[in-house]
Formats: sequence, structure tokens, C-alpha cells
Amino acid sequence: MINFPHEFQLDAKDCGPACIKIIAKYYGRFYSLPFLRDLCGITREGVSFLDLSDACEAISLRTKSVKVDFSVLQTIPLPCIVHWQESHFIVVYKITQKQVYVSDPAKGLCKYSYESFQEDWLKESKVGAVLAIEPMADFKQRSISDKLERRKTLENFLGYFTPYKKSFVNLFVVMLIVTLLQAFLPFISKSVIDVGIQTNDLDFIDLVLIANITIIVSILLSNMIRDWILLHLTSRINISLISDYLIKLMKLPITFFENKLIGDILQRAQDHERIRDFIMNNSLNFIFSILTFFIFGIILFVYSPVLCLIYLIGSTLFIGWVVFFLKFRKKLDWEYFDVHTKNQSYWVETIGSIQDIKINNYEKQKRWKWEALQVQLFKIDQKILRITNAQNLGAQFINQLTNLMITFYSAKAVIKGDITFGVMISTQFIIGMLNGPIMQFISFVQSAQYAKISFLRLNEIHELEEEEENETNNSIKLPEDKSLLLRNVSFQYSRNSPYILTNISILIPEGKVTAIVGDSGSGKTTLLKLILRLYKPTHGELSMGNLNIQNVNLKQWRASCGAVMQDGKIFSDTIQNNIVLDDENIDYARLKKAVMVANIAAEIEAMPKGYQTMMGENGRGLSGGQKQRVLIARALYKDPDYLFFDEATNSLDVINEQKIVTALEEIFKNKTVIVVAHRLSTIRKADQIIVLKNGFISEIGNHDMLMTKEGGHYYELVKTQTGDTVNG
Ligand SMILES: Nc1ncnc2c1ncn2[C@@H]1O[C@H](COP(=O)(O)OP(=O)(O)OP(=O)(O)O)[C@@H](O)[C@H]1O
Repeated sequence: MINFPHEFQLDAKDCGPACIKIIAKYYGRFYSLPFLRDLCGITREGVSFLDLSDACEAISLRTKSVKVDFSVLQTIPLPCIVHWQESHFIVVYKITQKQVYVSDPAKGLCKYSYESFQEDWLKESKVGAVLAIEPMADFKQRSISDKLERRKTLENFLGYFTPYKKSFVNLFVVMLIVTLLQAFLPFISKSVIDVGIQTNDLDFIDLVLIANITIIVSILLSNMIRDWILLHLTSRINISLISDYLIKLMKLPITFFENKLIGDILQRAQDHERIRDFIMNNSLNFIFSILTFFIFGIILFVYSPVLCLIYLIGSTLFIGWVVFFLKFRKKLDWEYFDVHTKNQSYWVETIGSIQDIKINNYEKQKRWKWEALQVQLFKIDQKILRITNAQNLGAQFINQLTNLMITFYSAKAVIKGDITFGVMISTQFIIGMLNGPIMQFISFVQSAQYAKISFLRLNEIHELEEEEENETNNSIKLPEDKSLLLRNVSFQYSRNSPYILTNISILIPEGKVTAIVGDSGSGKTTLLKLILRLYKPTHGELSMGNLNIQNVNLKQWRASCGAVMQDGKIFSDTIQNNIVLDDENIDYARLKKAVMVANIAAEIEAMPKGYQTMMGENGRGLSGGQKQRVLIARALYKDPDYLFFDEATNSLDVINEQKIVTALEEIFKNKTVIVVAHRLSTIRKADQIIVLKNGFISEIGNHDMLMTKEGGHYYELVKTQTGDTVNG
């Protein structure tokens, strides 16, 4: 089987879904990678065999997960998925007498000897993990084909270039002028020798010199104009590409960011750069290279068909040689992208966690891990360099040989009188001009390969479902009753992970304070995030009055919510902008009130630049408690209808907390408030307390009611906090 299907993984953790895609493709069906990724319930840690098996079954591929030795593997129906090097999945599609053939999402189609395969598959153990897969009768096509999806993205992508049609036409004209002007140069050198020198006509040579200078100056000027147009075009297109990427990113659900490595996200910003570069530089130059090639090829043919033939044979060999190396480069390019992404994530993580690295003396181990990645990168770089060297050396050799043959042949032809000396000299010039496009071809092919990888990765982002697909529902009038109602809401973070919340049915009354309490890990924050619509319930429904909350425009909803989350972030901006966020329309009275209630006013005013004091990245310069109070001020300044506090005062000292809690009582009036807190002081006065236990609701009521249930969960929580004095 020569053409077993193959798919490259687009992300470091994509190997599992990519394997399923390969196998589905083998059975003649198309499934997009994002769809399969979703089925697998991929997380930042990747997927497990169980996730893969569940995803396969969901698309009617029957699976059986077994641990077997190599002799048994040979009897399993192929293709199957095997666990590779304890950290990767690959598809095994053929086992011959001597070799094992695999389709590796990270590398492409490869083959291994029995020994090296077993080494990576079994590692230290005697048996290795295999997922045997067979299609069921109802194994069906799900959606449109890969090609159609890609075409759609390509059309979108080309849409960035259409507004600049006029500039492209100008560019085309300028480049055409350059190419045509260059076409005069061989005729000029020919006439200098054949007419000027032969007839000793000095005036003619002067004239030709002036003509030559004029042409060269015109070419330089045209090139200058071309570069200017290109710069102008490139920067504009670049800005729209990157800002649209950012807009798209901002519209993606939070799960996207939780499940992706930072390196992957950063890499994609560079992917735009690569595609733009390919289109603006390589492809445009390539088009004109073809034109130059044809024009000078024709001139060469007119001068001497034999010389033209020699050149064509040489060029065909040259191109054949370059193309021969393509498939080797392709595999390496993917490997390079993969390791490069990991490397980028590693940098971001290391710098972000430098405090913990230092406290735990973790520098050396961290550096060793980084070095291991560098070794991987270095090895790939080395391989790429080796291939590039071999490719270039061979190409240059063919090229030089062709030039030599042409010089040799034309020298002989001059002696024989078949061509003039002028033709020989201008032939050299033509060959020089023809070599440019050939070199351009190599660079075109190489950057096309990079651009293709980048394109596939971007395609995936543009295909992703946004947090809110239908933004047209913003005209919906909100119901009179703004209570929130959760009906049988259950939630799991990914498809195969355990349920964090199960069957939650609660009413959060409008204008009242609801507190959520429970042990650490019981799902309080998750519940809050569900209500904030950062996640969608896996089952069940969330409504405002009698309107399903999905029908409320997300922006409108978030505008009416103020939240202080446990991991709230301070931006590196002034303290004032951190509170108001929109620095164009500041309501100073509201700002004053917010900082007073949050009990941070005095501290801000005591700062050297007051409200204009710049915050370091993530609030450097503020204590934990100050950060929390700035976040509270931010939520209050918004003056929202709904307020969400997730352990918003846990970093504060008792006095500060008490002051804020008292001040908040006034603010809470007529607002719908949900407070998650461990400390009793903040929840005792809540109108309703919801007690969560392992994702289930264990009790609901107010403090006094719940305290009557001796032995109840809330009663026990209070008891552990206050000792035995549970009556207050
Ligand atoms: N992004 C995530 N992906 C997967 N699992 C998560 C994620 N966030 C939280 N969890 C899991 O969900 C469970 C509930 O977490 P949650 O943060 O909601 O608990 P909590 O009650 O707020 O805890 P705490 O009082 O410690 O803040 C935990 O077991 C946690 O491991």
C-alpha cells in the first residue's frame, strides 16, 4: 500500500484525534480535526486511550483496547493505533517480514525495523498498548470534506487582499516594466560588441552607454516604487490579519485557552506572518520570475536553439533535484513546528513561574528540561540543514555544469562562426537572468511548504465555534423577572472527565444575596463560571426569568455582571484604568464610591502618583489584599445588576474584610448577588445559602434554617470554623 492516508497533527496534543482522522480517511470517511478533538474531550494534557476509544465509538468505529506483545500485534487487524514512546499515538498500517509501517501524525509515513519499533513501542515493558479498530455498519460521513473547509478559509484569506486590487495592479505594472526593461540589456551588450567594437564606432558606444545607464536607473527607480508599494500593502494587510486573529481569539470560549498550550496560540500569530510573507514576497516574485524566465528563454532561443535546449535540460534536472528533496523537508518542517511550539510554551511557563522555581531551587531541573528541548530542536535543525545543504549543493552543481556547457558550446560556436562574439557575451547575461528565477523557485517551494503548515493551523482556528455563534439576538428584551433559574444543570469539563456538577436545580432570586458554600473542590467556582456563561452546561438549562439565557446576547449579559474571581488579574496599566477599564468615559463620582466601598481609597491616594500609578505586570507593586480590593472596586464601578464574588475577601485581614462587608450591605440592596466564601462572616446574612457537596446540592436555606439541621453539612462547616459555639 503506497498511499496510506496521513494527516499531520496541528498541535502538540493533537496526535490522538489525528490518528482517528487517518483511520477514518482510510475507510473513506472525512472527519474534521476540531470535531474529533471535541469528541475525544481533549485537554491541555492530551488524550488517553479511553478518550480515543470513546471518540471512535461515537463515529461508529468499533474499538478494543489491549496490551499485547509484538507477535500478537502482527495478528491484529490493521490499521490500529499504538501508544508510542509513552507519550504519543501513531497508526500502524502494515507489518511486513522485516518492517513496520506507520502513519505518524507528527512525522508522516515512516517505517521501522522490528527492533527499533519495539524499542519505542514497548519501552521497558514486554507488552505495549494497542487500540484495535474496525468500522461498524453505520460508520458514516459526517460533514463536508477537508478540501471544502480549506477552500472556504482560503477564500476568506484572499478576501484580505481584494481591497488592495488597485495597488496590486500598480505593483504588477511596475514589475512588468522592470522585467521588460531588463530584456533590453542583452541586446545592448550584443550591439556594443557586434556593432560598436566591430566598427570602431566610439559615438555608438557612448550612445549605448547612455542607453544602458538610463535602463539601469529606470530599473532601480521601478524597484524602489515596487518596494514602496509592497511595504504599504504588507503593513496594511498584516494589521488586518493580526487584528482579525485577535478578534477571533477573543470570541473563542474559555475552554479553548484552557486546552491549548500558550506556544500553540503564539505560534499561530507567527503563522499569519509566514503566510503573508509567502504571498507578498515569494509568490509575487515567483510570478515575475516565470515571466522573466519566458522572456529570456525566448531571447535565448532566438539567439541559439541549441543553447536554449542545453539550458532547458539543465533546468529540468535542477528542478527535479529540488523537488526530490521536498518530501524529506516536509516531514522535518512538521517536526520543527511541533518542537518549536513546545519550546515557546516552555519559555512562557518558565518566566511566568520564576518565583516558584527560585523558592524550590528548581532552576537546574528546569534548565535541563529546556536543554532537552533545545537538543531536539538542534537535531531537527541539523537534519534540515543537512537536507538543505545536499539540496543546494546538488542544485548548484547542476546549475554550474549547465553554465559551463553553455559557455563551452558558445565559445566553440563563435570559433566556428555560428554565432557572433556579441551573442556569446549577451548569452552569458541571459543565463545570469535565467538563473534568478530558478533560484527563486527553490525559495518559493520551501516557503510554500512552511506557508501550507501555517495555513492548516490557521484554518483550524478560523473554523472553531465561537463562544456566541449567533450575535443577532441582542435586540431581545430582557424579561421583567431577572431571577436566575438553573434546571437540572450538570457539567463536565471535557467529554470523558467526571461530572463536576450534577443535577443542579436552584433559583437565584432577583435582588437577593445567595451564598454558595462547600468543601474545596466541590464545584463552587465552576457553578459561578457557568452562570457567568464562561462555560455551557453539559446538560440542563439556565434561564433568566422564563428566557433561556443562551438567548440573551453575551455582551449584554456580561455588561450586567460584575465579578471578582479567585484568579482575577490586574493589567499593567494605571490603577485608575484597572478599575474603570474604559478610560474614555470616566464617572469620577462612581469611581470614588467604588474605591471607598472597596476600602482602597486611602491607599491609592497615598501612592506617589495616586490614581495614575502604573501597575506592574499582573499587579506587581500591590499586596494580595490590595489586588483583591482593586478587583472589588472594578466590579463595583461597573454598577452591575448581578454581582459575583468568588472568595473575594479571602486575602484580607479581618478588619478590612469587616469594613468591606458592612459597606457592601448597602451596595447589595436591589442587586442579585452570588457570593462564594469559606468565611462565615461574609455569608451569615445571605438570603439563601446553597451547600454543595461533590458537585451535588446537599442543602439550601438561610443561616438560621440550616443551623437547625444538627449534623447537616452546613452545621458541620460552621462548627469546624467556630469551634463549638454554633449559635451566633
Ligand atoms: N479548567 C478545569 N479543567 C478541568 N477540571 C477543572 C477545571 N477547573 C476546575 N476543575 C475541577 O473541577 C472541580 C471543582 O473545581 P472548583 O474550582 O469549581 O471547586 P471549588 O469548590 O471552587 O473549590 P475551591 O473552594 O478550592 O476554590 C475540581 O475537582 C477541579 O479539579
